Amino acid sequence: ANGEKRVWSLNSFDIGRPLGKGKFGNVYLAREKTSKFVVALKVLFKRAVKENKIEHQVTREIEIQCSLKHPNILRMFGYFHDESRIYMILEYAPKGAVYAKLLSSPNKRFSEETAGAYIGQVADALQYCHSRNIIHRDIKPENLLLGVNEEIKIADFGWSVRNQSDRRTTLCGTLDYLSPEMILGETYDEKVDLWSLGVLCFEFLVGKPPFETSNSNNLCKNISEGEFKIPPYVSDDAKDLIRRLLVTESKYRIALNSVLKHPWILKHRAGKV
Ligand SMILES: CS(=O)(=O)NCc1cccc(-c2cn3c(Cl)cnc3c(Nc3ccc(N4CCOCC4)cc3)n2)c1
Repeated sequence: ANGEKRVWSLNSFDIGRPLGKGKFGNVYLAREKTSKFVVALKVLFKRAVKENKIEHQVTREIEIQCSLKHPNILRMFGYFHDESRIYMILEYAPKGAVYAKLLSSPNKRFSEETAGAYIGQVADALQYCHSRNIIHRDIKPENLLLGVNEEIKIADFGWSVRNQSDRRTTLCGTLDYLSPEMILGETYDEKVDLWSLGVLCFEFLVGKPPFETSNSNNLCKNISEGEFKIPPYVSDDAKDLIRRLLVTESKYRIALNSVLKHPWILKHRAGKV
């Protein structure tokens, strides 16, 4: 009512099926009892948060995601906690996780049309974040969901930060998406998201990330040297954009507003104006 912050609790919701399992807790379908509004409820166990020393990450994820309002960023409507768990009230993404769709696609890769539309939407959302001095830092298929019209919803701002900062917490999960400057532990800025956008574009079109190798120390070497090969079936326009994003020297990476005007993106933008 009249905009003051509502105080939520678990009995405000009917809890539905689990949507997916996360590292620190699960995500459930839920419906707010009075409005019948369907949401996703992300539940984190306080013990797991403490044990992994990610309290600051969780508070930052909540603070940042509650403040962002963009069609390609998953909304967070609020949060609450009880003695053992933290609950995040999130927008429900009815078409599931992008990585699941990627795995179930023919040859485990997207068409140029699908990939182009998705990359354009991620670039739009990143431009919005960067204009608010927010770096996502963890753009990868696992953190992308799909809305009712198959539009991209960037989720999981657990790794996002406000403007420049050095990374304190050890990274978990895949290193495939890490930029050279992050791998080398140097200071970095929002251009790390441009590198990840390049890795994402490659993985959407090829079905695997560009620097993937069998053993991991080669992975870091390949990333810092920026050595990758793009298969011949990828269009010249897409190759051009990938090459302008996967530039090891961050200051030479193509800027987001140029990405949004790139021929390959313009060709596949839904509802070209
Ligand atoms: C392989 S998978 O896609 O089934 N599950 C992977 C997975 C892991 C962690 C979190 C989620 C997740 C989080 N969500 C948030 Cl946060 C909001 N909406 C969703 C959200 N929505 C969602 C919507 C539909 C489906 N279906 C669609 C029909 O086919 C089966 C999956 C799954 C998740 N999912 C999904």
